[in-house]
Amino acid sequence: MYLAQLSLLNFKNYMQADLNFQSGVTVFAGDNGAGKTNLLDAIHYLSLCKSYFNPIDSQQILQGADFFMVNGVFIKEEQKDTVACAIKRNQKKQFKRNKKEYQRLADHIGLFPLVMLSPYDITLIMEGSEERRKFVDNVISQTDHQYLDGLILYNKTLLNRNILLKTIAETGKYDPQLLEVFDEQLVASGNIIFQKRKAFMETFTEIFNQHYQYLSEDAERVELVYDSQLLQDDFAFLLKKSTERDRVLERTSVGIHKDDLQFSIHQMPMKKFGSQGQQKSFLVALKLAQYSFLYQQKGFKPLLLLDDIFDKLDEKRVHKLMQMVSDNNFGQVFITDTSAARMQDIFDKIGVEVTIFNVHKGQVDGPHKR
Ligand SMILES: Nc1ncnc2c1ncn2[C@@H]1O[C@H](COP(=O)(O)OP(=O)(O)OP(=O)(O)O)[C@@H](O)[C@H]1O
Repeated sequence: MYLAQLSLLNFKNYMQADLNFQSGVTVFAGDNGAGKTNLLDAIHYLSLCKSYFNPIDSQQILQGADFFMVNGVFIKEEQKDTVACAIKRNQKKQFKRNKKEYQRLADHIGLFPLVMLSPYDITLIMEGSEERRKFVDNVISQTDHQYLDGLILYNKTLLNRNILLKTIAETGKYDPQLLEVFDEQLVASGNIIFQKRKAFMETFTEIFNQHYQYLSEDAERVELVYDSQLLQDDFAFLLKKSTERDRVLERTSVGIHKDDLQFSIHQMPMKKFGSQGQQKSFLVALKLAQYSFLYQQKGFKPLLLLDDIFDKLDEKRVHKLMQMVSDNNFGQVFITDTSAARMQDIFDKIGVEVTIFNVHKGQVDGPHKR
């Protein structure tokens, strides 16, 4: 599967852009702030119906305009699919495939799988557990619709249970049966998510380890561990046990919304003990594992978007990474970098042909085949 065309109208710093791509490696090169990452984000919209960086759609509209449009053409085997996303200020997002509008955006997720790696991903290591859950959810959702539906249901029920806990605290009126209704719903969807996360992590961890070892040439030992309260005990039992505490806290204190991933290096937390290069390598391995997992599950190659990834990686690791992504196991890869010459040099050494687009203040010049 690959993206053959991309058209932008009023998207971030682009008034208009029309680009044609081929499978293989494509580079967007240009100065800081030129709009390279914005091109990757437009591609992210086509695949996952949203920005990778900013959840507020209207903020992606070119300043001064009142709508944006991103259109793309994907080629999968012999099939050609057009995908169109339009955002107007204060209006519902319009998302179409082959001119037919989706009623549920969730139905689009997974059709054109994609993996993005960007400097922003450091939040996965540095920030709270929510970022890491989002990562897991993103990967599984692209391969399993039941998971996404279960997650949506769980989050809705959780919200309602928390509202009820607040109302109980405010009014002093406690109806245990009403709470039990929410508990049952929460346990049903929560258990499905838990089982799927657990199974996913078993496969994923192994793939992750292989990628990290390859990248670092076994230089260090890292670990990725799934952490959930539900690994200790049955969810229904835990929820019942925490009723009194939840009433005091006015929110639900147990469940899969507390799950986390632990990242460690030589058995110490990656956040505190990993060097910047080791942290970056960890993130690269995580995303390459995501790629391999999606490929395994889907049976075709996802898009790989590498945003500004050379910072902090030593030359050896950069070389290994580029060699890896340009071999046959990867399909279409988009890379951004400030230097076209550096990219050219790296790919010349590997002996791989790349297509380079030069980006300058919201204008794209190319393709230049090298
Ligand atoms: N809604 C918007 N309207 C107009 N311009 C925008 C909008 N959103 C972002 N921009 C502009 O887009 C530019 C950033 O583009 P982008 O992040 O793609 O740069 P980049 O080429 O990847 O740079 P770097 O090398 O620094 O990562 C900034 O100049 C920013 O002001």
